[in-house]
Amino acid sequence: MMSAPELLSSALMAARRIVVFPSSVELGPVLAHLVTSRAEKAITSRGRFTLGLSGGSLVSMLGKELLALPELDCSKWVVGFCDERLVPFDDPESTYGLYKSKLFSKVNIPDSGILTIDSTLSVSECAEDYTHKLKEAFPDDDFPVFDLLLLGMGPDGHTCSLFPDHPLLEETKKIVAPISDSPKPPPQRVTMTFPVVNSARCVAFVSTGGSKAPILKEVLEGREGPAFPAARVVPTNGELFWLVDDPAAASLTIQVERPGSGAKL
Ligand SMILES: O=C1O[C@H](COP(=O)(O)O)[C@@H](O)[C@H](O)[C@H]1O
Repeated sequence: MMSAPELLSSALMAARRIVVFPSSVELGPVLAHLVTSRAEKAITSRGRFTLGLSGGSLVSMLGKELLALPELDCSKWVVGFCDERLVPFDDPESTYGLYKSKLFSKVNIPDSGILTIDSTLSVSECAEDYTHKLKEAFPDDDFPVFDLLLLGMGPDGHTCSLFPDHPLLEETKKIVAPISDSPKPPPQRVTMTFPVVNSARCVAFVSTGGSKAPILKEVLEGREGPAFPAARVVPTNGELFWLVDDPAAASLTIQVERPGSGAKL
């Protein structure tokens, strides 16, 4: 018979879908469909679609795949950022700057629908300012409930700007936190906290490339001791997807889904 923690863990695993594609070529369109299908559902139910974006490798893939859709209407989208690096918008490390050039400037998201993180402020003021913007955008929620959060994972298992063994992993009250000692440059960042990430209606990790294989195995198949940040993403009432390619999934031994072409999630 399974113990209570084992039962809980197996229930959580059941809610998690690990979907493996041969490469980003097949993964990309399914990601775009996940975004538009959750957008349609959210707009039908609540009149708007709230999307949280991550930086890194996701930016180019998302820009390319969304722009390839024939009739993308983002007029009812509200877009926030899962984290941001405190650098000028024209710095190649700026997540906002990259999305602006690769996506925002080419689609019809209203300016008022982009919850920009003001990187000209000090890191603590910046976190306060973004907290204020999120509270205004989600007045009814203790922790903002995004319709969809798109996350990446670094080779150390970090997600958002939540890094292994950092005190921010234990944050339970703030919705946004400043970080001044990020082990991955640039050192100053702001990040959503786990209570926000785990409040989302749907969370999708996108992880591609062989460099992610060792950490993906650790995160998805478990290890003794404190869980990696990415492994702590377990939405309380939401869906959790891991969209990965074959090189990233190379070391996995757990059961995964391998959808055929034209798959929809
Ligand atoms: O620093 C960051 O890294 C993670 C992972 O990026 P990836 O390039 O390895 O996919 C990203 O999700 C996060 O937004 C970013 O600030």
